[in-house]
Amino acid sequence: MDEGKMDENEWGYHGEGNKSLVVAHAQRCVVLRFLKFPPSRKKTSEEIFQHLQNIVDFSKNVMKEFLGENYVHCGEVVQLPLDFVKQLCLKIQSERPESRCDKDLDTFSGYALCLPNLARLQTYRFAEHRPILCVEIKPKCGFLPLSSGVTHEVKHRVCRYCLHQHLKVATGKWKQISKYCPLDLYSGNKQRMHFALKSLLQEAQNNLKIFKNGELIYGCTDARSPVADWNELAYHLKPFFFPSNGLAGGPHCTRAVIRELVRVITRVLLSGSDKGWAGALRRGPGPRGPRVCEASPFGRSLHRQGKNSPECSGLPKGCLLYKTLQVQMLDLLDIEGLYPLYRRVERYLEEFPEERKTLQIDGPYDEAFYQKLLDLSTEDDGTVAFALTKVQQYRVAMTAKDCSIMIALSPCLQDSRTAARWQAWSGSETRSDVRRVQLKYKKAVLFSGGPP
Ligand SMILES: O=P(O)(O)O[C@@H]1[C@@H](OP(=O)(O)O)[C@H](OP(=O)(O)O)[C@H](O)[C@H](OP(=O)(O)O)[C@H]1OP(=O)(O)O
Ligand SMILES: Nc1ncnc2c1ncn2[C@@H]1O[C@H](COP(=O)(O)OP(=O)(O)OP(=O)(O)O)[C@@H](O)[C@H]1O
Repeated sequence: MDEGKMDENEWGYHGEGNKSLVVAHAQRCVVLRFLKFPPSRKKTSEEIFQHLQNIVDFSKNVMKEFLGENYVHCGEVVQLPLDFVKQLCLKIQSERPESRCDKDLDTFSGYALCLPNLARLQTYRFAEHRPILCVEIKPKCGFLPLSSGVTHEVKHRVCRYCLHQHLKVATGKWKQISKYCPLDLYSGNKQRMHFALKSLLQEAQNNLKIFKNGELIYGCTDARSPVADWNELAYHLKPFFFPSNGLAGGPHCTRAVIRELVRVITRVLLSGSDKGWAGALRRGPGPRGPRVCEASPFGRSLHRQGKNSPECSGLPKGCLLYKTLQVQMLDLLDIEGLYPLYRRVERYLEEFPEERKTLQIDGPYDEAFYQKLLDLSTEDDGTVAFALTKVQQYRVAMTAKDCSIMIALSPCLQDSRTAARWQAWSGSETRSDVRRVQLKYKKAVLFSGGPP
């Protein structure tokens, strides 16, 4: 990218979350990710540069190590002409959902992250201009806390996502409670995973988006979004899955297309053999305790059938969901068990503020930082070192609990390797290849945002 010659007309609004706003280049497969702040929060250019560099280092030296080379895209910090950023900000303002406008794009520093556009990434094995479908899932936390430090008994029975649903509907953030439960998705049981994905398709909230050739075709921005229409989605997807079998429109076609989509996503989520710490981690037979959330309709039906402890998790060890779950489970203590340790670190830093740097509280997120995270001991010896390790592991776990998995699908030519089989683009039945499963990471700087 030639940062010297930037034209705002070549970029368009792509999406945003709570902390950043993303614009995509119209032709090239790149995006720019800008930080956002409340209007009153003034940060210096140097602070913003450091924040972005920390995100890159955290992705490179921590998340990549945990999840494996192929799944994490770190990007790079770029400096852009201020005039370009200001014009871009004006250009996209009208496309931003109202609920996100409490924060403004950073137009003062000129710094942003440049990343591959994971919604339309092409790889060498695919001809240019091949259609691309991208499914983005934010699965959230996939286990119930086991820690004895948990004081609210319900947290051992109902997962955080499902508990949160009640709050979100009560506060008007979303219109209705979703039937999606992360524990179903992470179960590794195909039937439960299908149920979870169908539930996400019914009530996408901020947990599911679908892009076609980089354009958002399914998902909601806030509670005012129009009701998601499966017929419209099926219309977009039919050429990917059933290009020439003559299925007309109508409910039968819609159901068939949705079923196929769910089947393919499940297959992708269960595939993968990329190496990474979490894949190699040995923790005995897997999580103990209940693996079903009582709030999930699927969980309740298992309960009615007297199957409280379904089969062991069927997640294959190498698959991305397995690895993500292992990293999430670095949170061994739950926030209730963690908080006293956080306070121990905080008190120490109040007394010895100069130690902040030596302890790598705000980075650098380098090899030494990563090595400390590998100590999984739970024996509290009362030291600041122990407390800090648990706090840093919690931060990594939080990143994995809030990450999105971006799955790009594209029909391909006959290929002896890998993946899902469906009616291919050309019309004859050939193999289609799932190209990549992508993760994007957010939480790089936690201490700057207050207590975890
Ligand atoms: O706490 P949660 O589980 O509600 O997660 C927050 C997300 O809410 P969700 O429940 O997914 O709608 C929240 O997402 P939304 O703004 O609700 O789309 C953010 O992802 C937030 O991350 P950050 O602190 O801004 O970096 C997330 O906060 P963290 O807890 O990951 O810091
Ligand atoms: N590299 C990328 N390629 C394509 N789309 C992306 C990329 N990075 C982010 N996006 C899109 O932009 C949206 C917002 O980005 P992101 O989730 O990183 O924001 P955030 O503010 O950090 O999120 P949160 O609300 O979880 O804190 C994502 O949901 C995704 O659709």
